[in-house]
Amino acid sequence: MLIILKRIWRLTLLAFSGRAKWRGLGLYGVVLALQFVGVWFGVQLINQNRAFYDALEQMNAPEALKQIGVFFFIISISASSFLIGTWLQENLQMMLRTRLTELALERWMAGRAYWHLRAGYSPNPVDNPDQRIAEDSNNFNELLLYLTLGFISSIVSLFTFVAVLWGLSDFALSFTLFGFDVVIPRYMVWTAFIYVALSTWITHMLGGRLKSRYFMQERREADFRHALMQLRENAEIVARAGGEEAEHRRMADRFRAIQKNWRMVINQQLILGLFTRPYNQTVLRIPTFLSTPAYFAGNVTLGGMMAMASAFSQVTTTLSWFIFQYRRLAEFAAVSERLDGLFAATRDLAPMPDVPRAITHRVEGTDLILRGVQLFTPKGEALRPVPFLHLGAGARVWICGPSGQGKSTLLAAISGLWPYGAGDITRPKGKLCFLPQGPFTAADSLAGMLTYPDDPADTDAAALAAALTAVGLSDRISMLETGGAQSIAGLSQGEQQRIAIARALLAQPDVLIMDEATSALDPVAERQMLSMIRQHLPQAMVICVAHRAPTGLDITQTLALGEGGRELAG
Ligand SMILES: Nc1ncnc2c1ncn2[C@@H]1O[C@H](COP(=O)(O)OP(=O)(O)OP(=O)(O)O)[C@@H](O)[C@H]1O
Repeated sequence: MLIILKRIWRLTLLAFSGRAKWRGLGLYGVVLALQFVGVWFGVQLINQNRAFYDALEQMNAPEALKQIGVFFFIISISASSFLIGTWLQENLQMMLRTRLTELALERWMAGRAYWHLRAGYSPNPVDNPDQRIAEDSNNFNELLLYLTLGFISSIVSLFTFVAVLWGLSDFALSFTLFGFDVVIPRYMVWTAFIYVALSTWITHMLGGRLKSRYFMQERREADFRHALMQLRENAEIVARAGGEEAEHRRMADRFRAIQKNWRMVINQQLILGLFTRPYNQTVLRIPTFLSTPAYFAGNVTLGGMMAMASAFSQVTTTLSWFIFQYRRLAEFAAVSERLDGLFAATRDLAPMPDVPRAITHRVEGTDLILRGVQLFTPKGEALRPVPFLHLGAGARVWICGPSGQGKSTLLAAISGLWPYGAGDITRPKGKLCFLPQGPFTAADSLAGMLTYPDDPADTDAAALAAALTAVGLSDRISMLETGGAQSIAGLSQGEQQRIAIARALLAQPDVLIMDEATSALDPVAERQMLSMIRQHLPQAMVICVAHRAPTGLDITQTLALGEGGRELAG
């Protein structure tokens, strides 16, 4: 329980941090004050209720009519204050969500947490970060406001309505038990407390395990969504492999996991509902039934009885806040756990334990120097030692070697991304451009893909068109502003690689790193593209990983990784 509260507290401090902190706290105060106004109107309604029924009992028509007017007056003002409060609360919710989302995104990008915290790369991988950032930071704020405001105003209501009930129920319950005369003064007040304490305990017993079930449900929903997303991203591969059945099976498995957990959730909800549903329905009637002995004994008027019934139900309603909010409280705990988990993981990007992390990485001068480099996989397996390499400005190296020897890992180490290994890496200063096998398709437009990660607005359309023409894709010039996926729809793998090459031409980097970036092109086109790179970027150092010799690039050096790895003269 303490752990849950600490998590909530940490997240609350984050949500109420930054520039809008005081505005946020101020708004919270106003919303809370409006809730207190609502409690005050509740008391006025009890008084009105009493006066109205007393007027009925006394057959006082003008007074009853007056009380009807009072009723509508109170309702219209309290409704307005309620609506204004809700509107302000929703504004505050967006404000807090904005802050928390900003922070979550900041942390997710800082230190490349999104890269480190993947399964297989980190001892504490973060599952479904998209759900945590997009949904949980919204749900957290909604529940935070709803539950804390509800809780505080319930406490205030409780004291207020207990005082009202205390004042109204100044009569005792007398009966004989085992020959003893028992007198319970103000029994309506005590009954309310005992009634709710008992109910709360039963609710907790019946619904205790729901929290972990809700948590699991969210996770399974996210896994299912993720599988569907993967199908969308790999539509081409699945369709060509005729993988519909396998995909269907995978989706069905994930959906079955949802169903299984859902069944447990609803069974537990049913058990909880067996108690809470009748409880909800009886809570408004019980006080009337309980006060009938006092009414028949002449201790209380009809108006007094009705007012007492209202006060009693207000007391029990506020006391039973915990029962009514049980599901939300469980959800709140689950959401906080996920969101706090994300922040905790990003605070400390813990590396894999017991794997060496002794690479000295420098960015200086104009040369690339690899000295005594030995890389490891995140599991701690040593890759082939990397031979000594010294590349001067404008040099072009081909890194080759059998699959799985660590070529891509070496590129990641040169970029400063790969933490596992030992040795010295000195990389030249200046702009670095990395070309993977495919283009970056998540950009919002083709122009965005061509200039990634720079802002497309900073490059003029003529330059973009020239780059597309240079790589033989002039027919896509008209689609520069079209959405990412749509603008490359129908392009072959080789054509997609041409887009990535156009990006390198536009970037004019000092160091160009290519990882199988021309693997899908035919040898003639590959030679053409590579010689164009050489001509357009004559000063750039090019580091090229490829299985076949990058003819056209006019390589100056070759680095062979793997059995008998050695640096060869170009
Ligand atoms: N996160 C990881 N967890 C476990 N092993 C990993 C991880 N990342 C890389 N490896 C392993 O490190 C080795 C080198 O991988 P890398 O991708 O660098 O090879 P490569 O030489 O580029 O292969 P290819 O030519 O097939 O692209 C492989 O055996 C790979 O399985």
